[in-house]
Amino acid sequence: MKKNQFTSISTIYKLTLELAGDKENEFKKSLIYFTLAFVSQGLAFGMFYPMLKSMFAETFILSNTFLYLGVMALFSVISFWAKWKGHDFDYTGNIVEISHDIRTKLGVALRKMPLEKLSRYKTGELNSIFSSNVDESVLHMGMIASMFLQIIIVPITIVIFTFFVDYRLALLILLILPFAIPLYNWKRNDSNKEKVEFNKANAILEADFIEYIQGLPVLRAVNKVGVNAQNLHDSIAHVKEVQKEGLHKGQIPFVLMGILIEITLLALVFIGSYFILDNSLSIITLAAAVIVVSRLSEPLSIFLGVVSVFDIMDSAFNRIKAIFAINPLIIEKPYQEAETFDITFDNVSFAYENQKTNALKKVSFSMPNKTMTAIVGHSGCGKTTLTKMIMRYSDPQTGSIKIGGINIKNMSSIDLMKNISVVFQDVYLFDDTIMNNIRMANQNATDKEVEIAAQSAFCHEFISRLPAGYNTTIGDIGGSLSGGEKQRISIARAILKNAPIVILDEPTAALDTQSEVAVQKAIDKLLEDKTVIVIAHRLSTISSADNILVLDNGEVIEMGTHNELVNNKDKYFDMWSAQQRVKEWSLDA
Ligand SMILES: Nc1ncnc2c1ncn2[C@@H]1O[C@H](COP(=O)(O)OP(=O)(O)OP(=O)(O)O)[C@@H](O)[C@H]1O
Repeated sequence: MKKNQFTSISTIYKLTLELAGDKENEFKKSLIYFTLAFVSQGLAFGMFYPMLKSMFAETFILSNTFLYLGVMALFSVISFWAKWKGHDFDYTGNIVEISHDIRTKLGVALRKMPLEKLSRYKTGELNSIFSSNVDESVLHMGMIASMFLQIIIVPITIVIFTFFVDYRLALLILLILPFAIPLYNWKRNDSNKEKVEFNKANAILEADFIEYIQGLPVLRAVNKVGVNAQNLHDSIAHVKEVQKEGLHKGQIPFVLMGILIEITLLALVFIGSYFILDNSLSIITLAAAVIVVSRLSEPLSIFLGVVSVFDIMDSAFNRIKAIFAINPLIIEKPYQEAETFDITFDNVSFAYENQKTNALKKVSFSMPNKTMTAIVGHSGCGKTTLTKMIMRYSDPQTGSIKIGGINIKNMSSIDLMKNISVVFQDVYLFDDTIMNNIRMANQNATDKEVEIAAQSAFCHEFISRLPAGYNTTIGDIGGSLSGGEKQRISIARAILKNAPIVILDEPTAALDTQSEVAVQKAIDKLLEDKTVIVIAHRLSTISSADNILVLDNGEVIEMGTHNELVNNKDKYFDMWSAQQRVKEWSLDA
């Protein structure tokens, strides 16, 4: 939508219909009721002219006055009834269902969103879209429709009525009312910017808050609680500034709109008096016109209020639509499933979005079924990126990745991921029982099968010592599990999943020697008969790998077995020698 322009009824109509989705027909019905309500309201105001005229006629006829009063009352009753029916849309649960539908669709969109795109959103940002932005988009949709119809229909009906009574007064109103439009545009310009700014500021605040809470233990440990809270302080202060500025700027058009209504009335009285002196207008008609025009103050003040509501909805819905607009990765035809589990990278180049340099450059290699390939290289050379590509984190810009001879683009995400187990350095355990945390790898597994997997991962013993054994919840004891224990639970998951391909992101790197031995035993069990790809920092852990890839700035610069690479006396040999020297120094010390 273009900024700085009058938000037309069609813009608001389109936005609300888009939001209504399946409830479009119910929503249109409520609009018809509102139209009827405001036409009736305008007609009821218009009845002031004949009613006052009959009251002050030379020959006063009570029945005539009552007739006009009765018609006025009838229009008012119709207006109240139609408004009531119009608001049915809000009160019969439609709004709740629309919010629910949007949240469900957001859930589906997130599930299908390429992980690369997902990783661009901060948790707090997504949280604010799921909760507040959905409410802000939907909760006011009934109200905005009725407000907008009111500000359009009531003044139009009043002007038409006034034309029949005295066209000069109607022209006068018509001359002054359009001044409301620049005020509206002014308010809209500021309001739109403010709402977009506010939503952004709010999302940053939520993200910073979540990050601060998550990082609090680390910050406390390094005694930097106050220093690192600076981001949070800044985002809280920014929200305050945006709100303050919005309130300040928003006030001026409101004050001017009040002045405009006063000017209309004064002009009416001034010019009307001139017509009375001229004998071309009766005092009664002018009095009726003043009463009727003073009734315009309500729709005119709503006129500006509607801007803020519309901008809240518009800005919130745009943030939701941005998520809907992200295309899921396409599964290309023919859909296929892998039957063997060798992996081939053929000339794969990949750059992260908005990055100038490629994280992977023309990477080609093959991993035969049930072999182990290790990836080594300095920090940032592309090791994690390479493993993420096997899970179709994103599609490479060039080249292809195949499992069992089938391009992973031809596999559904479920078919692809059922073949892959991943063990990361950072283990995420859900706030559920240990039993369920392991079982999530295979929902059909029995308790016994979970236990067997836990035994194979060498974690049965410590789980049995917990207060409720396998039924202990992570929330209760999460903090008391050691890194090695958490790691073994994640390996038990992988063992239970029993996928033919295993990706390991050096899970023992952060562990002490005792935990490392236990985790290594668990890993050996997990890797039996699997195609394994392992990221390794300590070369001693992968010297038995069938193939070792040495990456440098996204390129494979060496490839071979440990012995071959050592004999090559190149980059791998340098890394190996450096690590050997460090080992010797530590033994000497
Ligand atoms: N989500 C991302 N967006 C943009 N660039 C990224 C993203 N993730 C990684 N990179 C960049 O891609 C390059 C390769 O990163 P990658 O994480 O694959 O390296 P790595 O070898 O696994 O590093 P480490 O050993 O430190 O984990 C780096 O330059 C990194 O900054």
